[in-house]
Amino acid sequence: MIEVDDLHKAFGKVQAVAGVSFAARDGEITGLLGPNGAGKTTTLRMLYTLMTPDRGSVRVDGIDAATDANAVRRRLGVLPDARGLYKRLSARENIEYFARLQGLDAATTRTRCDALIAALEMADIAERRSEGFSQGQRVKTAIARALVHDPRNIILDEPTNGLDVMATRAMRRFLLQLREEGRCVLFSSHIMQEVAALCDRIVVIAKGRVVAAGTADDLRAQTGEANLEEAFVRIIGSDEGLAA
Ligand SMILES: Nc1ncnc2c1ncn2[C@@H]1O[C@H](COP(=O)(O)OP(=O)(O)OP(=O)(O)O)[C@@H](O)[C@H]1O
Repeated sequence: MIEVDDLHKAFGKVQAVAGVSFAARDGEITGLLGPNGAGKTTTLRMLYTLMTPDRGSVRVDGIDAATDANAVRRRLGVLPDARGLYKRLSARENIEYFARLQGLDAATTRTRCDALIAALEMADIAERRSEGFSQGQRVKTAIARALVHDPRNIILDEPTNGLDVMATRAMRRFLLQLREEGRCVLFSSHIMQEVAALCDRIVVIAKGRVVAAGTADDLRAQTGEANLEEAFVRIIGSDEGLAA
């Protein structure tokens, strides 16, 4: 469970996040949807304790990020916007390295690595050095690395960015599997169709504020639009983010 209350963050004169509140529940996929520059990445960075909010609070499984950031980090698996792999290491070694950082013993590391390599269908690249990996291969490795310590809460910043149709479908299946396992899954996207296809709940963010939140049906009802695409256009006041 991730709870965010009244988050604010400014960079000089740019108010990137200006009062964002929402909750992402266990066993659900929550989508943070908004056009480019809406404040999604900045919100997520505050959630996973990379940035300190100017104001507001973040709680993960009831733990306040401001008072116990380490406990919050242990409960989170994060796919950040910068995927940054160690290019001299193989995919498996990248994952194992994170397992060691998380304090996992050798046997658990082996079991978790094998399970993630199978679940993400990356057996063919597991022993290859990650230098030269395609975008999809990099994302898979970064996700496996993020999940190696079996976190209950998973945050993914634009997980399908740069992926082809097949890889996007595989990613969706994987996120649904995480939901089936009862985890709390929160991801950001600027593509409405992406969010509509996957999410139990949608938090629409524009200009650093939450402008609507609820299920796809709620958003349609709130705007009086039968079509979610029209609802989204009405909510954010433009057709940005409707890339197919
Ligand atoms: N480190 C930074 N320094 C200065 N400005 C920043 C910084 N990070 C974000 N911003 C600004 O804050 C605003 C929100 O950016 P953010 O990256 O959070 O948006 P986003 O919704 O993730 O957008 P996108 O979909 O394009 O990734 C933008 O105007 C951006 O230029």
